[in-house]
Amino acid sequence: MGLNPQAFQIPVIKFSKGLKELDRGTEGWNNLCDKVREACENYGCFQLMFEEIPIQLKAEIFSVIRQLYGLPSDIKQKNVNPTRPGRGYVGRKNPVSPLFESFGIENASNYDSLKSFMDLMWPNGHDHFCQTVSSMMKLLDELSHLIGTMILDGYGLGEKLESIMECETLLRIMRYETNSTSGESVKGLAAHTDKVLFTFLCEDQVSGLEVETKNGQWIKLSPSPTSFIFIVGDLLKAWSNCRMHAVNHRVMMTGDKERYSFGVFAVPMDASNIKAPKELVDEEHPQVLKEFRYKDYLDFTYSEMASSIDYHMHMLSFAGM
Ligand SMILES: O=C(O)CCC(=O)C(=O)O
Ligand SMILES: [Fe+2]
Repeated sequence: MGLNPQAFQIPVIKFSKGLKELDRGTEGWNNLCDKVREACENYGCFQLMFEEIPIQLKAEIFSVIRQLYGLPSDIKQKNVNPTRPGRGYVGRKNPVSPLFESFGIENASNYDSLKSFMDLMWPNGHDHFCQTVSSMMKLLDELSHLIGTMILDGYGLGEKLESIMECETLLRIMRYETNSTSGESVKGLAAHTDKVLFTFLCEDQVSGLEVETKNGQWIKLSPSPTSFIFIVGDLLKAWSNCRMHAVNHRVMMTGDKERYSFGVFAVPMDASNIKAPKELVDEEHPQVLKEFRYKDYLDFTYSEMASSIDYHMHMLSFAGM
């Protein structure tokens, strides 16, 4: 039986320091760890509310994002990433996603990276840009650490492992033009899974993000203004011995308003080896993937060989037992 898209929603998880649920080892904490693990296994995503992130900060970040998109095209194009072009400025040139435009800032938790980006975009300076983005990155770093710990505790591994894997933060700032007429839906960003550990997504008022359920139904998300969407990426799926679900997602545009969003991606270090901890392999869950290096996987996904394989099968083709 199909799901009723109106009735179906992804889990909503609230992180509230005031409720002591964030005190590790308490009953509240353990319940929250279970909720996070189950959401990642069953849906590959959840809507999260983190009260520490003020709504004004969100408004400010989208205000500087609008200023960024207001810059002339020749300035925008200075945001180049020679090794990974998709992590620099992407103009609306891609025939697959002609409405999509994005900037990328690697290692965005580091103030100097933000400053280098700012120097390119605003040669006369724009400290407010750096300060605003940096404040958001600090809070999301805290949240990443918290959720990483919850996933470890959710599998009873918290005593054994310090973290899932070492990551850097990639910030991607996105804008979607719209050419939707009379309420029809047009593609903003093609369906994909994220080739990272996990992602936080945040949008500004205009919705459009959709996720695919395990039984193939596309669900339109309407996150509340204070929430973020947490997305399980390919590498968290691999680390968890495929117990977690790397959710397929896309952006569909309706209406006449452009959409702004940003994504904060936990990107493993190029040399990281991805391997499920032995505790996650047992009779019921035989080992699915061989150990592999993150950079080799990423290179594979860009290779000619991969272009002939459905992207859902990339991980299995590359590292399947
Ligand atoms: O704009 C969004 O909400 C989604 C962006 C996304 O999925 C991505 O950049 O990987
Ligand atoms: Fe994505």
